[in-house]
Amino acid sequence: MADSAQAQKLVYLVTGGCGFLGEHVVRMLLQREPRLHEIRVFDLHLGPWLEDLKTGPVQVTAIQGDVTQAQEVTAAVAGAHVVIHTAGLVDVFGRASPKTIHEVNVQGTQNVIEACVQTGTQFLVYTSSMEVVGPNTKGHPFYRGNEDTPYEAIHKHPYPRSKALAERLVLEANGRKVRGGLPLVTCALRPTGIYGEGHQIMRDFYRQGLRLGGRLFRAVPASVEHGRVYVGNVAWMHVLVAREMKQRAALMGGQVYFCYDASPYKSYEDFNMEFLGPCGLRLVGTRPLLPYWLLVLLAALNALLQWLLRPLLLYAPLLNPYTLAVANTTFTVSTNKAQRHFGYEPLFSWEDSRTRTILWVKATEGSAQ
Ligand SMILES: NC(=O)C1=CN([C@@H]2O[C@H](COP(=O)(O)OP(=O)(O)OC[C@H]3O[C@@H](n4cnc5c(N)ncnc54)[C@H](O)[C@@H]3O)[C@@H](O)[C@H]2O)C=CC1
Ligand SMILES: C[C@H](CCCC(C)(C)O)[C@H]1CC[C@H]2[C@@H]3[C@H](O)CC4=CC(=O)CC[C@]4(C)[C@H]3CC[C@]12C
Repeated sequence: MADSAQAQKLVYLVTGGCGFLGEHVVRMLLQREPRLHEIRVFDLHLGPWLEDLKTGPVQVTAIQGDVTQAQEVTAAVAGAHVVIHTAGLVDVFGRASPKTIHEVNVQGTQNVIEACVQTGTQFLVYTSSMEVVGPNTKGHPFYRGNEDTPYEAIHKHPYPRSKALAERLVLEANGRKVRGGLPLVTCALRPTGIYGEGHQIMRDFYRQGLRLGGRLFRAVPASVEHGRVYVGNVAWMHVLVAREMKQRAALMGGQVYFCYDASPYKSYEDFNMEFLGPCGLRLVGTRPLLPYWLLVLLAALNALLQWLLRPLLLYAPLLNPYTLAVANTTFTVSTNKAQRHFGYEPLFSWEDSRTRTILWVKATEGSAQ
């Protein structure tokens, strides 16, 4: 990418560029990639905020498209130097069918790879997930693990299964010859639970707390650690990988990197309280209010209701057997692979990440205080 003719004229494509993470990647590229000439934002649903970006020096091209449609993907990829593929169906609540999840996450990713090969795009960054590793269905803890930590990954749920398959496709495509004969260079980034401005589930918890008179009820023991990473740092990692992967293709090609920063190790609920607490919510109970067996029963009941009601309506509560298992199993990472391979340091400190997220939660609905 440092070729003199192309040095100032990079074209990036961000699939899923209007999603929670995708929007941060787009904005980060505009702020932190000085060689950017054009950024193509490809998404099923385009956000109105894109219009405001079109007045800047970088050409922002909005493309309404579907990753499951190979010809739409190929048209969007043609002429791009780098593809950052964040588009995906993030569904662990049973809103979409397993078939649709597979089509978007696996076939969509295959379409992106083939488009790179056909059109001669050499660099592909894929947003994978911690979920390709675990937690597994046996509830084994993954405690401060890294990219090389052995772990029995067992995927039964459609979402992690699709992410694992897609990640494998991306990694196996590394080294394939693209049009023109150069090798494709691919990397996969595995965020843990992402939080920050635009995080829908955080908003849902906040609204739920407001409805319950400013209270949330502890469901998960405080001792279960759940890995979290700030969206701005995840976006920054994507930008850095894209920037560095040409110079360090031999080292980085075909590699996976967990996304990490200085966010503290806490349970899912205690971590959320770092933001929801200052917005006036209180987490009731030092231990889970309901015994685990009862939660398992309620989760199973929700799954049954979802199945029974499906012909009539979509019933997709936060609690189901899968989300309960994920929230109840320790999964945290401790690694410096991204720092060693491409010089990553978090752009946002924990204090910044926390403050930004609190301000966003407060701005969404007004505070409960
Ligand atoms: N939210 C999280 O905690 C984590 C997310 N990830 C991954 O990060 C990526 C982004 O996730 P989020 O931003 O959280 O989700 P999101 O749902 O906010 O964003 C996904 C975007 O992809 C778009 N999209 C969905 N289907 C599409 C299709 N067929 N064609 C084109 N665009 C399509 C959506 O319209 C949306 O804008 C996903 O690949 C997800 O698997 C990984 C780890 C954690
Ligand atoms: C919704 C869950 C919390 C509610 C649990 C209850 C009902 C017992 O209070 C969330 C707990 C953990 C979350 C997942 C985790 O952060 C890892 C993820 C990675 C992804 O790639 C996509 C999102 C997710 C699966 C995330 C989804 C929500 C939780 C299950």
